[in-house]
Amino acid sequence: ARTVLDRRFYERQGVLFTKTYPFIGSETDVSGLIGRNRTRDYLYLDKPAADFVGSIRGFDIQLYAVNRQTTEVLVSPAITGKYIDRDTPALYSFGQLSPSAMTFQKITTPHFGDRKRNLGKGFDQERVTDISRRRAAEMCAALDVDTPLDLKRVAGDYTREVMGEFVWGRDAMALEVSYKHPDGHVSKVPFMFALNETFTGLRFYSNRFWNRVHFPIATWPVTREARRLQHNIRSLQEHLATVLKGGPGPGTVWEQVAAGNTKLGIPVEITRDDLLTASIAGLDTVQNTILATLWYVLSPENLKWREAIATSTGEAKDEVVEACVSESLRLSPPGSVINNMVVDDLDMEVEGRRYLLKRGTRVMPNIHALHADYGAAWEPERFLHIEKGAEPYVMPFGKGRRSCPGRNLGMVMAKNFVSEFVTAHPDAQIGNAQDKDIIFNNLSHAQFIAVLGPAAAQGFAGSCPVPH
Ligand code: HEM
Repeated sequence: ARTVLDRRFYERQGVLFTKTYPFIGSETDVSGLIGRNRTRDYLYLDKPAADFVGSIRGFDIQLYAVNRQTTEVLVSPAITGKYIDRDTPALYSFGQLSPSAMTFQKITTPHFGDRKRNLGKGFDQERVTDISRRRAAEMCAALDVDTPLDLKRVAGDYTREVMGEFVWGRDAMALEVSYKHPDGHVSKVPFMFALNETFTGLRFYSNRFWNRVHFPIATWPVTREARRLQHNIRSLQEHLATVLKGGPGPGTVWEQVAAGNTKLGIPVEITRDDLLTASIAGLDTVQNTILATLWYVLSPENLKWREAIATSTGEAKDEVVEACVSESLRLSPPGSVINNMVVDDLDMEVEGRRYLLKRGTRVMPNIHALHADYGAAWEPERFLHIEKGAEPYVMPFGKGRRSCPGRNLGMVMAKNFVSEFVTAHPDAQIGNAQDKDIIFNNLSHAQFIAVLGPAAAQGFAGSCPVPH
């Protein structure tokens, strides 16, 4: 009843709602999108001009800001952290791994700013550049040119190894933990592998229909998969409790964050959770950024961009690759739903139009809607040689006080892999171009088969070897 009344309350203020059903809200339509590798925020797309589009998520009203003016109000420092703050269903998903990590906490949580700063201090740009450049070069040189390549797996291995070494150091990332595999058997596997698999597993599990209708169901041990995930969460947390008693590797994010947090008397569980978040936040996001960019760059119609990357050097190369990655982040932002909630009744104004947002309403900028203003064509030139102030209005990393502290790291990692791959394999072809719904984001099942070497030069006529 509250949901229905709230919906009427917002409709009277001019908010347009997507189709919703009693009890299950908009989830039927969301399922249709997910089947086509799109995320829930595509729901707004056919709506006429508006400041907000509404939908029902769980038992809450969720309002999407779908234009720049409304977004600017929501992310302004006067509002973020005071009237609107983090309250995310992700807490029932991968948040089970690190519930006290900053990404699930409100800005008003004690030491929030200190923790974000300490993490920022650990994010040494030069170090991540060295690690990612070395690993990208090694991996791209070792790729098998005789058989079609599962690029999703390669990009996943790359991001996991780079993030593992960067956050924990080589020794700690290679330590083994007990891990329950999908077939139920338990064995010892490297820590970063168990972490990556559990993180991705939790995200996909929480995205099942009923877990989207009532988020806490995702944490109930009612299915074999839920029990397996819980087992692995416990195992990872116990492992880290022991690891954190030891000494951090020199130069690691672990060293910086532990030193800064300890000085402020921040409990070790919080340090553990912030480090866990730092280890996983750049896995699927960077993997999908790489896949989206390479898909566009290797598409035959974008040959000039592939040639520009392969033949340029130094700063010019960096600029071209950066433009290609930025444009791919515009069209395929990996995580496009920022989950915030109104924490105190908010009376706001967008160009003279007044809205009263009630406490408990979910509200967020719709990254896709903002990015879609620039059209559906992949055109990296829009990010090349732009004058200050004329940049496209994009926000794949969020905006304002809650925005992504790993933005530069993510860009460096993605750019180094794309650059290395295209330079080492300028003739690479896409092997599964005939597949439907190829869109890469954190919840996509799309595959990417690449063909290198002589088979690529002859044109690839085989079918996709990876089961869909
Ligand atoms: C291409 C890669 C990445 C993308 C697209 C991305 C995107 C995002 C987005 C959209 C948010 C939410 C921002 C908001 O609420 O306004 C976020 C938050 C966050 N990201 Fe990233 N991210 C990426 C890489 C990384 C990396 C590499 C790290 C760390 C190593 C990282 C750490 C975080 C953290 C800790 C937060 C939470 C910040 C807060 O709650 O205040 N991200 N990211």
